[in-house]
Amino acid sequence: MSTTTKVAFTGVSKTFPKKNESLQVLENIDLEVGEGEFVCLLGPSGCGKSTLLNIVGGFERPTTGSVTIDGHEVRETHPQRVFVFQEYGIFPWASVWDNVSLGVRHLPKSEQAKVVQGVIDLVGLTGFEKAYPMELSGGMKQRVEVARALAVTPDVIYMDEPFGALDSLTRLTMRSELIRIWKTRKPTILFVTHDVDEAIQLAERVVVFSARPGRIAGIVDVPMEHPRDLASTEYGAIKRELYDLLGVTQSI
Ligand SMILES: Nc1ncnc2c1ncn2[C@@H]1O[C@H](COP(=O)(O)OP(=O)(O)OP(=O)(O)O)[C@@H](O)[C@H]1O
Repeated sequence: MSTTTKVAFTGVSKTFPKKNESLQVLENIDLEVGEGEFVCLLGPSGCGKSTLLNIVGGFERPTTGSVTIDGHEVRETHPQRVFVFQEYGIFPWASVWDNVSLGVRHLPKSEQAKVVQGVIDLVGLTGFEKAYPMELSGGMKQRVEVARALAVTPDVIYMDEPFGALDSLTRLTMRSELIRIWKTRKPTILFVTHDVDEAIQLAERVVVFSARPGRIAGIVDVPMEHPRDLASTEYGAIKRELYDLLGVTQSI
């Protein structure tokens, strides 16, 4: 982890009201994320991963505890802290260029053009500026989504299973593309997944959550350089450690 703390969760718990009872989703989350760090949040379905992103993103308030970014408590959304979901977020009636430029319309035209072309080039969509989403593959649509997020020069990016709708080979390509982009821009990334391999391939640290109410079951470092060898002993050992923390058997 880098020495400067970017995001800090302190004693974060979240309970949703539910008819006559209540549903506790997160319990006492303490976590610090360094500036420019890539952290994966890994856990079973329903353990509160998306809720945690909604809290740090300013869409939900914690029931107890607090979240700070750069030392300031998060109370609302912020234009430079963006979410990337699955490809469904892009507008089908708008071209690649128009989808990507959505967040930078306030800039003067020439500056806007420079920013938009820069991120389109960065995500590998050069030449497709005028194309419409229906003309693009799933992976390309996801690149549009990433480009749109990058256009606002984000300092923190929240990614909620962004590659979940893609086939397994495209997912692998998108992961290595994301690493290339992250290394170029170095935003802080909080990436939610329930895919153990995805977490090991991407993260510098993997935060493992227990089943609901989500608690931190353990934090695992992935001290491997990119490109990572998926057949290495080190990769296998980290995978075993993560499965153990998740309480999942590895033989079927
Ligand atoms: N606004 C809300 N009101 C009430 N309950 C909610 C709300 N948001 C989430 N929940 C509940 O909180 C629990 C955790 O949901 P969340 O989406 O955070 O889990 P998750 O770990 O991201 O799951 P998945 O991996 O399946 O997306 C679920 O039981 C969900 O129904």
